[in-house]
Amino acid sequence: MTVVLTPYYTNGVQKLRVEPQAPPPPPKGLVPPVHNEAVHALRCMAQLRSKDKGIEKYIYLSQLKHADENMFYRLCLQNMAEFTPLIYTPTVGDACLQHSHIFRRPEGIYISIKEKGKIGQILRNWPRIDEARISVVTDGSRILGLGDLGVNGMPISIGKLSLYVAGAGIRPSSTIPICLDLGTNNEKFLDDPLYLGLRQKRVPDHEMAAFMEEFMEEMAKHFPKLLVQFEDFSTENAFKYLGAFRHRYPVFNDDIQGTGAVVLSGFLNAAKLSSAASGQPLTAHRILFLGAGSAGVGVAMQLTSFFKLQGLTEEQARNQIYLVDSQGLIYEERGPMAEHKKYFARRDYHGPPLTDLAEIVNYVQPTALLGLSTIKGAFSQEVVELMAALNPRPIIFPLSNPVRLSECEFHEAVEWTNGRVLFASGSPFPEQEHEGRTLYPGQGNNMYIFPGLGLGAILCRASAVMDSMVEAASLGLADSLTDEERSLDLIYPQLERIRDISAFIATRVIRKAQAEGVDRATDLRKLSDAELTNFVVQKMWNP
Ligand SMILES: NC(=O)C1=CN([C@@H]2O[C@H](COP(=O)(O)OP(=O)(O)OC[C@H]3O[C@@H](n4cnc5c(N)ncnc54)[C@H](OP(=O)(O)O)[C@@H]3O)[C@@H](O)[C@H]2O)C=CC1
Ligand SMILES: CC(=O)C(=O)O
Ligand SMILES: [Mg+2]
Repeated sequence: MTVVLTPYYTNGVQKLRVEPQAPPPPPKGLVPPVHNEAVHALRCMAQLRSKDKGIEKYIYLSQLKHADENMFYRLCLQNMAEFTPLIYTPTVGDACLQHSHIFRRPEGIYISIKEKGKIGQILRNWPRIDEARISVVTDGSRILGLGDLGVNGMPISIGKLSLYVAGAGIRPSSTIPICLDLGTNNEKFLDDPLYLGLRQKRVPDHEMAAFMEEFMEEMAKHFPKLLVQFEDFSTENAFKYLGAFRHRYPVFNDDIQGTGAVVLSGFLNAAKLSSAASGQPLTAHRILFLGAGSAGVGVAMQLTSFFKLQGLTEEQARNQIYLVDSQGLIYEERGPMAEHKKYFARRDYHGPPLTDLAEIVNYVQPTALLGLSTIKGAFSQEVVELMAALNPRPIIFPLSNPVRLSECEFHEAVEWTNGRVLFASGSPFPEQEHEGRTLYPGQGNNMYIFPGLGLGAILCRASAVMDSMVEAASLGLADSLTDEERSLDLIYPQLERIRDISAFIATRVIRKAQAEGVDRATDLRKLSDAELTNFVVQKMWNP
């Protein structure tokens, strides 16, 4: 797309706004004689499909997005199931690992600790300041399950924002991928001459805290209409900075809140099927988590508040949840533990440490087993068969990303439960044929939530992202299954419908923002539900 630079003034200072301009018709003879968009779309898909490695496809799509954004998003929307694993997990994991090697051109803002004291100057260099609405910010310290990747985390911000555009129709020019460079403890990268980030270890906590304060303050100053999504911060910092900023700025943490919402939604739909088979009420479900980090605890909190909504007391709700970390079952008498685990530490277990997952399953007798541990294969045949012996329809969600870190694979879960499993994974798996039936795996990934949640928060100009808004996104997603999807036992809707789903979620999020009084676009309050949905759909950008 070509652009024009239009002068404008802020506080008497002249600035330049970058505006898109329809390209002039190409001069005769400088394009082939037969060239039209529809055929070119076929050509692009053929070029994409001619590549056999995921990372090659990723590179091709990145260059297509740069060269012809409209074509990229048009094809993405038409081929969601094919594009998502390429621009997002699992391939984005490889793109992050190799970012410094496959880097072609900058995309987004890199801000390093060296810029402390002048972060505002860096932000002012962004060419589309007035249009900025959503930023995905990572410090690269826990990228998917791949650990500390430093500035190689940038593709995660880029990938999530591409899904905001494709999935919720946020204007591409309103998105800002940001990667903060606070050093890295990844020795391999520090020794790599091609590594794009600072060659230093991560800075101490107090330096990071001062940097984050300045960063958020300058973000709010320069981008007053911006919603910030924190992504893939290491566990402790994920909780710390969500807590520090969520009541001061419109910000949410995708790994804690987005994951909590998407898993609650899938759990609800799975639990209905499971309860129908077992005759147990929803509130009788016992949920065992392998992994008690930002995602595990985020999901556990979301489930607890759901159980409370169902009428359980806080104590009863918390009692339905069991967490396991690298030391085994988390219980109070185990000794000192990280702050974020304490709330869920079991008060009713007094024995020796329980570390073997099969033994823990035998003790807990869970109806649902959720994996957010990054431990490939942790749901062994023994564990899955135990779940199948305990439950007519066991709920098994191996949610770790990327796909090679999944706690088990779909075909294993199908085989070991004789096709009875209710399954969702973080990254996609292919469907399976079982005894003449096609079984479909769910993809329990926060990508179903953040586009709609973000769109709703942006459109009503929410001053904060409240828990009730996140919960509304989750329940909205659960309700968005069609009859046909339910008849196939799906627990998440088909990805091809992501735009409809996002509109549905955004509408519910706006209503909750209004109920909480955090909506600044108060004129939306007077719209009926139908008018509000219509407004949301009208606002979506289309390629
Ligand atoms: N599907 C989705 O939408 C999402 C998936 N994820 C995925 O979830 C995974 C975890 O993310 P996150 O919570 O942020 O990461 P964290 O690093 O915060 O947490 C990982 C947790 O796993 C535990 N763990 C590590 N090894 C073992 C082991 N051998 N046995 C049992 N537990 C173990 C850790 O224990 P300890 O505390 O003792 O170190 C920790 O509690 C990642 O793969 C990530 O990609 C994350 C967000 C969204
Ligand atoms: C999906 C996601 O946010 C993660 O794996 O970290
Ligand atoms: Mg994440």
